[in-house]
Amino acid sequence: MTAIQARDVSLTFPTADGPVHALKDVSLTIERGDFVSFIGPSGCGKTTLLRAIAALETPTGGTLTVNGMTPDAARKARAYGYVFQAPGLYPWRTIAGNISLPLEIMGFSRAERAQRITRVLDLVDLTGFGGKFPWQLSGGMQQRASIARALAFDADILLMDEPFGALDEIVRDRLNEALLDLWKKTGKTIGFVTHSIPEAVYLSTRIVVMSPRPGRITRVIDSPLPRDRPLDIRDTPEFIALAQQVREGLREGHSYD
Ligand SMILES: Nc1ncnc2c1ncn2[C@@H]1O[C@H](COP(=O)(O)OP(=O)(O)OP(=O)(O)O)[C@@H](O)[C@H]1O
Repeated sequence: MTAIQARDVSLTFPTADGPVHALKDVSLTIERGDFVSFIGPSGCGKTTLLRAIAALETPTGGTLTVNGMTPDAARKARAYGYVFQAPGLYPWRTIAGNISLPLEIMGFSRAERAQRITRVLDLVDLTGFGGKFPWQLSGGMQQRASIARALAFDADILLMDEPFGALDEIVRDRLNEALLDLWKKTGKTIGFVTHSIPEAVYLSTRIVVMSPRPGRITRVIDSPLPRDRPLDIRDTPEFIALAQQVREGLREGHSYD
């Protein structure tokens, strides 16, 4: 069962300095329930690919389907939730109010909204914080609230653009564990952009290594790690070997001149 399929997807931005080939001939299949990380140096097109899947950019070549539909149809069918790098919560709304906003726009009843808010706050371990304002929460809690907001649509795909990039390592470790837990509980398909090799290896069932100029996929690594992953799996030889493969993939695709 395929969640996302890209076939020879290219995306070129016209700029004043000439065309920028953000993506070139990207082909990839993401099955339902996969946790796929996109890793690569700055400018390799990770965000552009995620945005194209979310119909926020339009490819200039190739085909892209999400749940068998065009990205635009999938967006209208609310096939995915999207988590941005910054939490982007409205400071004048409570956490529950922030989660509620898109549901209000979508026309959910007050009772349905309340039920969804309770469920997603529980999923991200923020039960009891719905009445707080964003500025009363730590950065990690704010990012969990933004994940709750994306989960409230109850879409089976979650797209996450470097959601933990701005957080310190201890908070990030905890959120990585929480995200894996959430993924196992919900069975969602997750597309996750990161710069961190350990984060990609710890979280993913597949790791997509990308390289810039033009942005393309250089390696797709299927993880042999079990789905149950305590944090100390990072000290095992299997984990270290996988991290080494990712590092080699990054090195292959990168010229340092
Ligand atoms: N709207 C745009 N107009 C012109 N060029 C763009 C636009 N968006 C992205 N690009 C260019 O496309 C390339 C890919 O950008 P993208 O943001 O997808 O990379 P990335 O791998 O996510 O980088 P980072 O890790 O720094 O976020 C870059 O060269 C970038 O400058």
